[in-house]
This record gives sequence, C-alpha cells and structure tokens, in this order.
Amino acid sequence: MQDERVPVLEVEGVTKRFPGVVANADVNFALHRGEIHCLLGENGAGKSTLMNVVFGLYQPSEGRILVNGEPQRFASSRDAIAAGIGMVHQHFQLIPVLTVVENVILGVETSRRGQLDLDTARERITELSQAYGLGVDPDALVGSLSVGAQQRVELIKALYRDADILILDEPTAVLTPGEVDEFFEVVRSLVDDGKSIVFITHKLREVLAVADRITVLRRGRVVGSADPSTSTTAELAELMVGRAVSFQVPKGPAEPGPVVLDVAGLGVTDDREVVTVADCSFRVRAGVIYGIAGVEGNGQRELVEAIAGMRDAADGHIHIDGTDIVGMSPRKVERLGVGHVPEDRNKHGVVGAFTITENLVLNGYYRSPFSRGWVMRREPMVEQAERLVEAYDVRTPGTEVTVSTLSGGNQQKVVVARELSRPLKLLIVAQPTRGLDVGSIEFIHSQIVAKRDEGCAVLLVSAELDEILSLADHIGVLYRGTIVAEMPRDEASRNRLGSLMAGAEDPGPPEQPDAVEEMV
Ligand SMILES: Nc1ncnc2c1ncn2[C@@H]1O[C@H](COP(=O)(O)OP(=O)(O)OP(=O)(O)O)[C@@H](O)[C@H]1O
Repeated sequence: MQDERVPVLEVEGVTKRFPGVVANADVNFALHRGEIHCLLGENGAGKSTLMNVVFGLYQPSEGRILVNGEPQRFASSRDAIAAGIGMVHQHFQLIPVLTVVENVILGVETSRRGQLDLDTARERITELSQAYGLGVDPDALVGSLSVGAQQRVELIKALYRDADILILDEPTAVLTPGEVDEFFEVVRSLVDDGKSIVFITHKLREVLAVADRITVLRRGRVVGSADPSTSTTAELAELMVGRAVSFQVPKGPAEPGPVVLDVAGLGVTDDREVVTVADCSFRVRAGVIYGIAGVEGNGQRELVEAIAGMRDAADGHIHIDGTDIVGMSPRKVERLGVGHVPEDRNKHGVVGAFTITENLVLNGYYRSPFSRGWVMRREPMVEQAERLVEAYDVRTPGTEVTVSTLSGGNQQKVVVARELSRPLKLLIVAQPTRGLDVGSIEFIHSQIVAKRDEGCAVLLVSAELDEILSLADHIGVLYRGTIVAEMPRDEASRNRLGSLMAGAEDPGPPEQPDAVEEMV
C-alpha cells in the first residue's frame, strides 16, 4: 500500500538555467494523489519549463524529482512515462494522416506473430474512451477530428501508457466554451479514478472552478500558493503579475469613418476544396472594431486568410480602401496598410529559427529605414527591436535570441508588436490574446483600442465571447461561412450571440446590454 501522505510527485529545489535565463529558480512543488493542482504564472514565468523537467524533456541544472517518494533520474521522456507521468502539450503531437489507434500506439506498438496488433489496441482505446467519457472513435483519421477531440486523443495516448500523473499544459486555450465544460467533466472523472493532475492555465475563473490547490510562479520562482475556495480572480491576478490588473478595457465611443474593408458575396474553400465561406458580406469602417463571433470552424480561418491575401477567393469581392484585393499576394495586401495577427502564430506569425530582431522586420525589412537600395541596415532593425521588446514587455534575455526559445505568450507578443507598431488602415486580429496572461491581455486590448482611436479599421475574430463583447463596437455572427446577423455592441448579449452562433433563431436584443465579464 502506498502512503497517502507521500505526494505522488515532488519537485525539490529545481533550478533550470538556459543561456542568459534562469527559467526556474529553486522551485518546490508537491502533487498529491487525486488532486488537481493548478500552476499559474505570467507568460515566461517558467511553467512549461518546469513541467518539461518533470517530464524528462529537460535535465534540471539543480534539484531533483521524486515520484511516490522515490528520487528519479529521467534521461528522457521515455523514463518519465515509465514512472507513470503523462503530458499533454500546448501543441499537439499527433500525425493527422494516421488514425487514432495508429497515433496512440506509435512508439508502444504491440505485435502478435510479427504483425501490429491493432485489434487489441483498438479494444483498449475503446475501454479508456468509455471509462473516462472521452467519446473517441479509434478508427477516425486524426486530421478530421475537431481540436477538442484531438486533445482527447492526446489524453488517451497518455492513459494508454498507464499514466497516473497527468500534466496538462494550457489544455483549454484552444477549446470552445462548450468543449471546456466537457473537458472539465473528463478531468473530474480522471481524478475520481485516482489520477493526479497538474493543470497549467491562464484562465483564472477556470482555476477557481477546477483547482484543489494553486501554486503561482513569477520569473521562475514560486511566489505563493492560494486556496481556490477563498481566493478571487483579482487576488490571483495580482499574485501572478505583481500588480493590480484591470479586467475592463477603458474605451470611449467609436467614431466611424469611411468604409475600409468591404467584403461582398465572398466564397472561399479550405485546403480540401470544401466551401467554408459562402456568400459572406460585411463592411468595416475606419475607427471601428468589428468583432466576428462564431464557433470555431465556421469559416473564420479561411475568411481571414482571404482578406490577408493568403488564400484565393472562389467568388465575390474584397475591397480594402477601394482596391479589390482578390488575387493579390499577401505582401501587396500588406502594402495597402494591412496588419495581420494570425490565429496560428507558429505557422504564419513567427519564424522560430529567426531572432526577435529578424521576426520584427519580417514584413518590412525591404523598406526604409531597414533597407537602402539593396543593402539591409542592421542598426535601425536592432533599435526597433529594443524599443518594441521594452514597450510590449517581451520577456527575453535580449533581442538576438531565436524566437523558438521564448515562451508561447512571449512569441505572441512579438507578433502583436510587429503588426500593431506601424501605421495601418486595416488591422486583422485573430485570437490575439490566446495563451496570454492577464497583464498582457490588458495591454494588448488597450493597444487594439488605441489603433481604432487612430482611425484604423479593426477586424477582430475571437472564440472568446468576452473578448468580442469587451472590444467590439459592432458584431457580426459567422455561422457556416456566412454572416447571419449583425448588431451594434449595445444590442448584443452572450445569450443572443450564443443562439445565433449555434444557428438558432435570433432572440432579439436584450433589455439591458450585457455587462462584460472578466476576460480571464
Ligand atoms: N529551450 C530554451 N532555451 C532558452 N530559453 C528558454 C528555453 N525554453 C524556455 N526558455 C526561457 O525560459 C523562460 C520560461 O519559459 P516557459 O516557456 O517555461 O514560460 P511559461 O511560464 O510556460 O510561459 P507561457 O505562459 O508564455 O507559455 C522564458 O524566459 C523562456 O524564454
């Protein structure tokens, strides 16, 4: 029998240094059996690094890891898995062209008479899926699954390897509100079954809803712990960031100018040639934030890519400041004064192997002052990088480090800094604060409002209704690739948008405009 008082996982005095950075400094942390322990901290606080040490991906510079009271030495994640630890990363590690069962057994194949034993694996996956309410079809192609279902496949992968301790790194960042509720049910059933969970998130309301215990990291150190039954989101925010955070965006009324973006009868297909945007029409005026609300997967990605010149339109028109941009290259569109913060920063936002300085001039290196004739000029590039790193509070040892070494949230700040720091006519922002901490959300929201107040037209696409409600002046609901309803912000409510997003009838404007809830 195991002694219930011995934590299932202990981190003792762990320090992890990278060149120029102490990512974790003398961290102590204990996880008990059957508990959900939330690890909180601002972007770059060292949460992922600590969990990568626990999962054997990094070796600690100092300190040790104990599992059930036994000191461990993990040479790789294989050793951590053997000790009963499973991790679901922020970015899934699945192969889209393989089925669920093939993905799950990769690396742990069992064979019978030299043949892969898919049947036994399939049975086990079905059992796990039923036991924890995961609803995963073992034969589905992973690439055809929703983000929420892919995440459950990652969970099954860990459970299939007999994980007792599960590390979930920002699992809800990519989920819709409905999926988050389902996910919490799954987490609870795991805990009821005796699993122990480390849960990393930036969403303070979630923390209070789900955590048994909370530990807060700041700049690599544990700065405190909190009891979820007696803490408030404001207290947690202050503990994380080290100052009081305002959850409301200060914003005056919009002063609408001429139409900048005019989308008319637009049709766009996705990578598989399936029509995902159809007969879509809306207009965005200068000085206005137009928010697109919608359940993810209703054509948002293709719509944004078409407006940014990254995807061809099959039908209709897109006028930006009077110019029809259909068929134009992204660079030409960008030269019209269009900024774009893409939804997937790794694919389209940053080049991981380039430095911060280089990433900050990705779309302007050929222009003055960064180039003169054919010659690139480093000095103004570095000057700009130093200025933006300071203004956007990008946590980094310097501007010459490669962006892949920054924490996820800090990579996002680099993209936002690059796109918002130049004069723009149209700013397209898709999920601008995904993965960001409360302090950074506050800052980026204020920058988006400042852009609007300069007279820029802003197209905001967000899966967070609270983000739409707190920033947008006018709202369009995208359902199955079409704007099915439009309304001024004052006539929107969470209920009304929720119904329209689900394809239901419009219940009409609320009697009282909805107050904006905290975006955390
Ligand atoms: N492989 C690496 N090489 C160099 N520095 C790194 C590496 N990995 C992380 N760091 C640095 O360690 C610090 C902590 O990063 P980490 O990713 O652990 O933060 P985090 O709390 O998970 O942040 P976020 O909430 O933004 O994901 C950051 O300053 C980051 O730049």
